[in-house]
Amino acid sequence: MTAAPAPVSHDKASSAFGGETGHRVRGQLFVVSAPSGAGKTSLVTALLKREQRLKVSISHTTRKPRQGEVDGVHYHFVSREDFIERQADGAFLESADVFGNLYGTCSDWVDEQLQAGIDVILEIDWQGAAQVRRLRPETRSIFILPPSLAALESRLRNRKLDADDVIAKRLGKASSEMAHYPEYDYLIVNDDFDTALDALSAVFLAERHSLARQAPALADILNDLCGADGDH
Ligand SMILES: Nc1ncnc2c1ncn2[C@@H]1O[C@H](COP(=O)(O)OP(=O)(O)OP(=O)(O)O)[C@@H](O)[C@H]1O
Ligand SMILES: Nc1nc2c(ncn2[C@@H]2O[C@H](COP(=O)(O)O)[C@@H](O)[C@H]2O)c(=O)[nH]1
Repeated sequence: MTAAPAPVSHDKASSAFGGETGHRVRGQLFVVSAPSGAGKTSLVTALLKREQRLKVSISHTTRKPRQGEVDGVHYHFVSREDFIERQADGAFLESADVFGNLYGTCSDWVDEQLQAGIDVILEIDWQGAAQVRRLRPETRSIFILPPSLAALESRLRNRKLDADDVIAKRLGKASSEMAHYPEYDYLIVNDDFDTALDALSAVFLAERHSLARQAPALADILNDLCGADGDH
């Protein structure tokens, strides 16, 4: 994988990392996609519990809330008119029609977090991922696969949150969605949950600490430690 250097900030007044140098590295943007029911929300939620300075974006959607879903927590639930107005105003970094509902990521919120040095995960489908990759080539993307179609179906059914026709529609689209896996940087099979979580965590930490991302912001320190030309 070729790692494009991400934009960095040298704002010493409000360091994202604290410490004595006060150097701030801009947050890293991640995209996580998977067919419905593969377990991406479960994995991302578990990762958020492990890691500091990491947030997941709360999307806007025209989908009706499921039982237990809270406006502003799981999604910003909006009408189709409201969504289309926001879209026309350029509020979304990406948006897509998924299973007949509209979903979109709020651009300003994402940029505020990244600017503050917070890493951000977008849990979005492959159409949105393609848009984000085009606009933000420094994004790192991860595709989560279920171990089999049978496992995917049983997870959707056992979740008991969607009606049979909704489950059928989602399963019907799963194979064509999964065919987009080659567009992603990383592939994780969510068979055993803890193993998949460790893999997701490893990807996240490796990207957070990558040299390409950190070196420009740490140039002063690196020069001090290693010499200006870095030649030994
Ligand atoms: N490794 C796993 N083994 C067994 N069950 C799992 C595993 N991972 C997640 N699940 C379960 O599968 C169901 C679907 O998971 P989840 O809701 O996280 O999927 P999702 O990919 O976010 O789906 P959607 O896109 O529809 O929101 C949940 O009931 C979850 O507890
Ligand atoms: N392109 C986008 N896709 C999104 C966004 N938020 C969620 N999604 C994807 O929609 C499906 C269905 O989600 P569900 O909550 O209704 O089960 C799933 O693949 C999500 O990843 C978004 O903002 N943009």
